[in-house]
Amino acid sequence: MDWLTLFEMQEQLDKRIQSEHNLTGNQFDERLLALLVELGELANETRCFKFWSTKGPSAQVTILEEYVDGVHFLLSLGLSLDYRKNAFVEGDYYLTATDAFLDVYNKTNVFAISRTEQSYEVLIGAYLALGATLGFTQEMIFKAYVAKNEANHVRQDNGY
Ligand SMILES: O=c1ccn([C@H]2C[C@H](O)[C@@H](COP(=O)(O)OP(=O)(O)OP(=O)(O)O)O2)c(=O)[nH]1
Repeated sequence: MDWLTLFEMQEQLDKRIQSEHNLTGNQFDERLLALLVELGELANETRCFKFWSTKGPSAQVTILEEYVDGVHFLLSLGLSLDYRKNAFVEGDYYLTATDAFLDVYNKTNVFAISRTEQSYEVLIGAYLALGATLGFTQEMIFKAYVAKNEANHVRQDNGY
């Protein structure tokens, strides 16, 4: 995965949103909360934890769209701390999607408190392993990110 391209695209989008919404500062806390919300939305689409229901998950394309919203906020958080890297190591394989979500939530909180580059890399690694658990290759993730980044620009064009 070409991470430097992803960071570059995210930086352009974030700068544009900051300028169009007259924002100062780096919105670290808001981006963090947005990531946690996106994780919840993603888990809801997978329905992996809904042992009380027989209804199946959303289509893979819908789940992938939610997944790349999280990639946006992860990149944004890295940029706000100047943690830009060209490679990340995928974390260990998870047995279930529920295990994966709980671990990503924990690693998000560790990162939120420590804000170290190491905790950021561990979090990205866990998010990639979550993606693999959900059946996404890095190529699928990259393509879906590029498409949603473009959609986010179109939204700004239309005064979102
Ligand atoms: O500074 C920012 C702010 C937002 N985004 C992106 C991330 C994500 O891809 C999208 C926000 O998520 P979503 O598409 O779910 O937007 P929403 O406003 O929550 O949508 P809805 O009201 O339809 O749920 O905007 C950024 O990349 N940078």
